[in-house]
Amino acid sequence: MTIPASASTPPLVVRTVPVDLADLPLLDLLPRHEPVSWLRRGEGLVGWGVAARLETSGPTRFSDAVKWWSETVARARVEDQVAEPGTGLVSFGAFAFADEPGESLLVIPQVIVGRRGDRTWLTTVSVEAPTLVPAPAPEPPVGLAFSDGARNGEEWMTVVAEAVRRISAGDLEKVVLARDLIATTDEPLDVRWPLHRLAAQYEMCWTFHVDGLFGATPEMLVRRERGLVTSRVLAGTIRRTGDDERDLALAATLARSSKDLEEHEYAVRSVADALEPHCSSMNVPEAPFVLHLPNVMHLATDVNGVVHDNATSLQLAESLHPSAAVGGTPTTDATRLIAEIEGMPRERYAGPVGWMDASGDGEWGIALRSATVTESGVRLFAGCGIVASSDPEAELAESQAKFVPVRDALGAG
Ligand SMILES: C=C(O[C@H]1C=CC=C(C(=O)O)[C@@H]1O)C(=O)O
Repeated sequence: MTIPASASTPPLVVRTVPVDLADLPLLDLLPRHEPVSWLRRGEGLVGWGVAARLETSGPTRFSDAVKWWSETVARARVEDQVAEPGTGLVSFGAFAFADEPGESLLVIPQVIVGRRGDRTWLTTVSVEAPTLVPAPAPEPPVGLAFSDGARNGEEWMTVVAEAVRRISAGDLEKVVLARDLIATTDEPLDVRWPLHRLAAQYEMCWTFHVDGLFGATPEMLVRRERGLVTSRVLAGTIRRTGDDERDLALAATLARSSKDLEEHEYAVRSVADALEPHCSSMNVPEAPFVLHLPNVMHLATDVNGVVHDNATSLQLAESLHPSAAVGGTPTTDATRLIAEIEGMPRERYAGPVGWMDASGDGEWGIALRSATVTESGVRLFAGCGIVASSDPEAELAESQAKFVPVRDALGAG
């Protein structure tokens, strides 16, 4: 359903008020029907219901969304008693990785509850304020079973080997190749089940759900807040063993690994180059730090800048997408190679997912450690950056480790 912001549709009536929910986790409020979420360490936004929605696709998907949003914002009647980033009119979005295939969307929920520090607020969009009480808890998936996606492990390794061959031949420098894994369930999945588990397990990540796309991403493509812009760039990975001492030694190995540092440098460069035209000053650290997650460790760099133009967070996300953390270097050669050899439609995997408010402030993560809800279950995704020195077997193991967050979150144990 697309509700255009035309003169004939009534303007949205938006009201944000402070609420006192004590320590009630925002996820506990989510009903089963039409939930959206963007949460990290208990803070962020949850919402439900649909006040308005735009669906779009193709090369103009970002500009279509930017236009629809500015028209919708211009016509809305807003009373905002909180005035923080994420209050007033807010939309959630998920964008396809490539021009095709895949639908992209912005959705404005009817009810949004947000939390930032010790402030909690309720936003209603053209509906009466609901009573905020915990929803019935979700049930685990029934009859969960996993099977290969478009390619099995062996086949995917041959694709990685082909990419290494092309890189060694000088066709390009880096490409990120992904694979999928299919989970089937006997009954439709209640997406709140994995969301609760991801939020509890992956506190460092942003736990999201928009229109059937869910996950816990460690990678912030762009956050814009009151003129400041931040991007958390990740590339370069090592699996954790579960033994703290060994993991510390592995973290040191990762920080010195020339293969991973090379892979990381491409990603940081692509982000810094894309942000530069929008920023009057920028800070790009010279060396990455190691981000520890429960399943893997990543080389990470936080790039910061001061925005000097009026680019909204979504326009910045468009400029940054696809970074070399999910595409490659040079971008056009890498995306062409992905389309040629990956053998799998990414749809919204590795695309921007997040939210934006009426001022254009917002947060857009990269939809990684993610999955999409299908009619019969779930499709999970994982990708790995390939450079000349990549080893297909090691990349396959890395992709398995990247499936772990969603795979485990689906389980009942
Ligand atoms: C493409 C993914 O991860 C990216 C982000 C961090 C580390 C990556 C890597 O080391 O290959 C990838 O660039 C994924 O999780 O599907």
